Amino acid sequence: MSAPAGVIHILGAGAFGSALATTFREGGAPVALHGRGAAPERAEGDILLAAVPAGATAGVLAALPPGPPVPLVLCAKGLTPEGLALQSQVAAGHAGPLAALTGPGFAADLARGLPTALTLACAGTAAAQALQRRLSTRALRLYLTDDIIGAQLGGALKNVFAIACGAAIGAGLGDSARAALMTRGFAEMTRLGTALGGRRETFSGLSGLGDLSLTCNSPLSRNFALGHALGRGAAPDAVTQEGRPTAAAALSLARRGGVEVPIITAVAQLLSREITVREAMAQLLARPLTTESKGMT
Ligand SMILES: NC(=O)C1=CN([C@@H]2O[C@H](COP(=O)(O)OP(=O)(O)OC[C@H]3O[C@@H](n4cnc5c(N)ncnc54)[C@H](O)[C@@H]3O)[C@@H](O)[C@H]2O)C=CC1
Ligand SMILES: O=C(CO)COP(=O)(O)O
Repeated sequence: MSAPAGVIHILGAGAFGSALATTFREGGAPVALHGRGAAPERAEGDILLAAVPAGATAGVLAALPPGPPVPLVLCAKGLTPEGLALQSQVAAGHAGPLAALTGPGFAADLARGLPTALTLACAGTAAAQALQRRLSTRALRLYLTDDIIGAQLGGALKNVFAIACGAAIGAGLGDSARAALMTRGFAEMTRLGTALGGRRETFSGLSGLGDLSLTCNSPLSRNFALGHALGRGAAPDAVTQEGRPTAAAALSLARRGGVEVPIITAVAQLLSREITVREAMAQLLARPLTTESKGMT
């Protein structure tokens, strides 16, 4: 007789944590969903998922009682500004295998059992394959990569470009402007992401281009919706999303590495009220003329 599968503990009972809980339960797995302040005991064979906003992950992990070194799957898509930019850096002290779950998937779609494909980024092959089997369901198909840095960067940086696209649409600048921002945003994501250690091909996958396409094109994206509200004249501090701290953190990482990131710069300036949406677009259009391929490197 095979040993019973352990419990999937989900830290964070918000939209994404709750949707994942529904998905895994429908797949037949034992799931425990933990709201704010909970500190679950773990047993051998369990899996931990962190599904709180990126800025809350460190505190949630620090509050865990000691336990066996079970795998930890990081689900937040964002960079934190304290120098520990990536979630895997925030969780570096975790004793068990570390993975990131990222890619195009709205909580609302998952919760309805709609077909979704995501990236599971994890370093060790055996641990990665075991997690892939445990967390895949009939509706949720997980693809593996060992590029944990690139996968996390794609998921975080797309938030910034979703804000840019939302702002362009909200301000009535048109679908052509959105396509330009998406494509040049993809170039920027690849340029900064590879400079920070991600692999180029990762950014063409679900965690990069896939999530960029989803969130830049859908009002269901909260980052797109934030941008849209800005484009229609709302104050930038009216709403906070993962994209706001991520834009600031990405800009400082890019400056440190000497990487050109004009769209991230414009979004950071927009969020800190230095420029308006129309000024941001004028600034981007006024950049020195160049070749398309140069921007991809
Ligand atoms: N909503 C979506 O469609 C998706 C969200 N994500 C990512 O999942 C993460 C969580 O997003 P959502 O669930 O949508 O957000 P949410 O706002 O719906 O839920 C966040 C949860 O974290 C808890 N929380 C917040 N601060 C906390 C703290 N300091 N300590 C303990 N708990 C805290 C809240 O009480 C809430 O239950 C984000 O990084 C987001 O980018 C990823 C994929 C899809
Ligand atoms: O990451 C998401 C879907 O893949 C959700 O995007 P938002 O955080 O912008 O809502």
